[in-house]
Amino acid sequence: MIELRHLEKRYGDRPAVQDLTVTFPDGAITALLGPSGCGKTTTLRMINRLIEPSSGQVLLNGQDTRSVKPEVLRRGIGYVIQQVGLFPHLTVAQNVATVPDLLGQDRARTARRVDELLDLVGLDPAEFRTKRPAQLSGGQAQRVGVARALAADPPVLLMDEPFGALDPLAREKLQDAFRDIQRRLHKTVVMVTHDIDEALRLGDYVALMNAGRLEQFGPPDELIHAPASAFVQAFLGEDAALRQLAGRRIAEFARPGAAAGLPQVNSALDARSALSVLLREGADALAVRDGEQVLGVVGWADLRGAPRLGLPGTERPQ
Ligand SMILES: Nc1ncnc2c1ncn2[C@@H]1O[C@H](COP(=O)(O)OP(=O)(O)OP(=O)(O)O)[C@@H](O)[C@H]1O
Repeated sequence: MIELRHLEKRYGDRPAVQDLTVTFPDGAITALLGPSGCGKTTTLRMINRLIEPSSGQVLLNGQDTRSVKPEVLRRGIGYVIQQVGLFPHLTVAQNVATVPDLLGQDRARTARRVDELLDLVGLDPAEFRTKRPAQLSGGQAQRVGVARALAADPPVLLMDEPFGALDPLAREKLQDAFRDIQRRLHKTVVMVTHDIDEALRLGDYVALMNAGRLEQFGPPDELIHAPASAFVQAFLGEDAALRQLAGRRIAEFARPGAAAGLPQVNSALDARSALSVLLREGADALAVRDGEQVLGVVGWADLRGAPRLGLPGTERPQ
């Protein structure tokens, strides 16, 4: 758990972050969202002490981070940035192994771990292990960056616009891959983004900032359906609810129910397309199917609320 208490950063007498009090829950992705210059990156970097706060506290599992040496602190905190920062003269495997090597971990174990991680981020180890960063596409390099940040198995992962430099298709693929990774690893993730769709798609929680201050913290549907201010409402936009649906699989909304006679949709379909099917068919509900098996049903009301996540593989952390 990462607790920020009255956190402030001033440059001269200009505040970049002001009186920020918020808790980022364990095992969940919190998207730090807001317009350019609102203090997102400054906030993120105060967590791993790349930037020292002017005042206030950062508590990591209850411990004030000021009482921990920055280099020790950072061993427990993975960090992924937009321009990956891979070492050009090292191979992919050596890049991923940077931190385990620094920590003097057993070589054979590290080599196995590198392969596991490459696999996890969707890169075939046999093909990519020996490549150099210059031989990778932007998306592949970003995957290596994520693998590297996970190499020391840190409980906390800070990500600053991790998918920002990618074209939309590559970004979406990597977002999906990251969501799948997180389902298995349950890291405590804080991810800076100015992309509303990305925040709604990946965030279990969204912390929306404006001019150095927190406007609202909560699950995406809370910000959408109960905006705390006119700013939140305006920032997310009128079609935020629809856009959130576009980033979610319909399986996440399914609940047990009688499926006989209902139009059927595939569980991998995005929820917005499923809504179109509901409209087109003039039905009250849909049956969500995975192959031959019916997973559950989804009605109008289900799509208005938060994903139910009652089905295996779609849990959201508490
Ligand atoms: N080293 C610095 N010296 C002076 N001002 C700074 C410094 N770093 C950041 N700022 C200012 O602090 C404010 C917050 O910057 P920050 O980078 O945290 O914003 P951001 O929300 O991450 O923006 P973006 O989305 O554009 O990256 C901005 O007004 C910025 O100009």
